[in-house]
Amino acid sequence: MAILEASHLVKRFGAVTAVRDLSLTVREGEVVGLLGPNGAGKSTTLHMLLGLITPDAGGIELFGLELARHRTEALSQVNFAASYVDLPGVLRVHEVLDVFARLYALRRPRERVAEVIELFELGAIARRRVLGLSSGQRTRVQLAKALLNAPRLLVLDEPTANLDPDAGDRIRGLLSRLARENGSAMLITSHNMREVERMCDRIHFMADGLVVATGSAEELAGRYEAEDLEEVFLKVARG
Ligand SMILES: Nc1ncnc2c1ncn2[C@@H]1O[C@H](COP(=O)(O)OP(=O)(O)OP(=O)(O)O)[C@@H](O)[C@H]1O
Repeated sequence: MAILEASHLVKRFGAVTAVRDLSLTVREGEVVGLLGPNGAGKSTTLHMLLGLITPDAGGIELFGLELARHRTEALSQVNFAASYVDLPGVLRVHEVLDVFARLYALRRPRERVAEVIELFELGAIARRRVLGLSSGQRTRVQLAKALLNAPRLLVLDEPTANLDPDAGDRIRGLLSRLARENGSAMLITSHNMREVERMCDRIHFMADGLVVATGSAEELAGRYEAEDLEEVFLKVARG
């Protein structure tokens, strides 16, 4: 079943067409990568899929519901994390999670907050203010917040940007485990090709506002006669 179906999306910012005629799907339980060079239109695409900005043309269906007409219901089953979205710095980690648990109107907010604190090993920093956390710790808090409502679709914009290799590796392992155990679908942007090879079942390659290639890392490597995804990326990006 398609968790997400976007068809023929267009988004312009003045004279710039950031996304032109973009279609993509994410199926149940799938981890899908959205790749492409800087300025290809990845973040703009994610922001349309999350209802943060409105497409100039095209349609978005989440769980079979048209986003434009069933916004609240569709988005209640989605969550998002990105390194560029700040958390309220003066709050303590557990307070941030409490606030979001209530915003999401969870039925058992306290229990769920305790669960994600354990899942992301946040116990030792739960009483610390967000302001003083390292970027790796902040990423874990961001992801814990994004998992609070047990989303059927988790959208991650460069989830491991700013992380050292060890922290990045731990987060990738945790996300892969979550996808396997919970069956939640994920849509991920990343500039780390090894990360995408490791995590993603399928990849949509974007260039200049369009999806120019779709397939698994192996399929794409075969199609582009490339050693690996890094080489595919260079071939796609350089036309
Ligand atoms: N709010 C905006 N106003 C004007 N132009 C914008 C806006 N948002 C994005 N753009 C432009 O749209 C194009 C696509 O940007 P977008 O951020 O979606 O690319 P991206 O693929 O996410 O890039 P990166 O890999 O650098 O994050 C770029 O040319 C960008 O300058």
